[in-house]
Amino acid sequence: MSSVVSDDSSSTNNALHELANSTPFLGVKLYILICAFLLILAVLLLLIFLCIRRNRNRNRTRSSTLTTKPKRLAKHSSGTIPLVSKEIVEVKALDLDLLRIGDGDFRKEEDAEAEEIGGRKSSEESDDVAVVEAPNIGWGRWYSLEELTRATRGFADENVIGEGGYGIVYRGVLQDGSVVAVKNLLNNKGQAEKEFKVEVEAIGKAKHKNLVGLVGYCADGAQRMLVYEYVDNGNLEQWLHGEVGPVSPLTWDIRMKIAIGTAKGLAYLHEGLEPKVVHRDVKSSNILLDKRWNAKVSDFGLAKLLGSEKSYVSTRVMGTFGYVSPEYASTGMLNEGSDVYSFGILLMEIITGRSPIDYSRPPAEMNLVDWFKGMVASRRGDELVDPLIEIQPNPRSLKRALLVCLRCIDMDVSKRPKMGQIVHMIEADDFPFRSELRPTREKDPVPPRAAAFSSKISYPPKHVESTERSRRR
Ligand SMILES: Nc1ncnc2c1ncn2[C@@H]1O[C@H](COP(=O)(O)OP(=O)(O)OP(=O)(O)O)[C@@H](O)[C@H]1O
Repeated sequence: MSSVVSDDSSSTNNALHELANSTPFLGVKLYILICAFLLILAVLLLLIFLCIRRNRNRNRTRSSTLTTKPKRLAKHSSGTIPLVSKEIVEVKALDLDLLRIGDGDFRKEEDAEAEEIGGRKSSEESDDVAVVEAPNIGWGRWYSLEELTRATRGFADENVIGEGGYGIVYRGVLQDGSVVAVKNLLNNKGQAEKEFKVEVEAIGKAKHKNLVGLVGYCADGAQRMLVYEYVDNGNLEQWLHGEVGPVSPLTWDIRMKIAIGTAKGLAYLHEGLEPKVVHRDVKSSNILLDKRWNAKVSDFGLAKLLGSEKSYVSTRVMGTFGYVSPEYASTGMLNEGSDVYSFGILLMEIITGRSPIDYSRPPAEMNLVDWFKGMVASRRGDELVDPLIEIQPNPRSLKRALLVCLRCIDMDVSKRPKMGQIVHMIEADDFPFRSELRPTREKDPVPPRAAAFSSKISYPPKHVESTERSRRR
């Protein structure tokens, strides 16, 4: 027994001795090496544990951002520094799904429109929706209400640029000195939210020199504001129909430059984006001009998105009296061809200086389309030119423009040219206009297409609401 005890104690002594021995590793004692190894292992395990915990937390935050961000925005838009970065980063796949307007979203929009007709939600309900949807924006900059209040000097009257159906537009100067236009959307029973969402979805990420750039937004409680690049030379309507004296500053060449710029902006919406954007409210007051007469298409509040798999979307008829295409007015079926029609009317307006509907004129001239076609048919195209244009256009250029007008308003929407083609048609020098403009028979003064048009359409389409009325309803 005692020999067993003495064996045990001697082996323990041996082990301790071994531990106390120096190792070949820098002469460090074995027990120190073991302790160091255990310490490193413990530290590694701790690090792995911390990493796992951090990742788990990050995932949790990411998935909750989609629903909590709106509240954050609303909370911090009172002017304090936002928790989230003001620069909204590139849209991630998840956000894109939420932004994309495909079939489902169209249905959602149509439902929303049906709701509007059948009885609107209370504004409180709409605001709730807004809180969930506003932050699914994947572009631009978020502005606090305080920032925009400062920029517009408290939304002062002297900074008002204009007022549309959806709100008042102010000129503002941001802290960095950049000039912007701030549209303060009327909180008209959820309409502000709708316009806000539509504009943001339609042009938030679109960038083109002939589209007014949307640089950011503000969402504070029920308040919605859109911040645009400032365009410093008024709108086309003011230049065409305002008091400009006996000679219009808009020469023929300037007018064609404006027409081409507008066509390029619309071509980008129709042909350069997926889903394509149908503007739905192409008209002279929505064409802004800079000091060099560059045209910038604005006001996307009525825009609709159209996926490539769809040839049209059916929707409630909206737009502005005189510009809405007949097929859309009568069926509610909308595609980019409707914008082409409106562009045709706009081009007529640019050429003639006349409004699409002008009740102050003799009955035969009240309707621009009818008067225009009659004049072309009777070969009096040169009399169509705005008398305020001092230097007459060269006949080739005029004929080209007249032909583009007629083609844009073709009754058959599929025969209307695409906006991209229109750009080339107006620009091209060798456009084959002669034979197409000439009436086919002497006896028949109205070109076949024009004749078909005038026999089928009655203007104004009775059930088309004017923008102002329909928007403010
Ligand atoms: N980015 C901008 N820069 C300069 N002026 C602007 C800008 N955006 C709008 N405006 C001016 O503000 C006015 C109101 O614009 P808004 O788009 O709200 O309405 P509208 O197009 O005139 O009318 P509606 O919306 O009823 O069709 C316009 O006359 C336009 O000249």
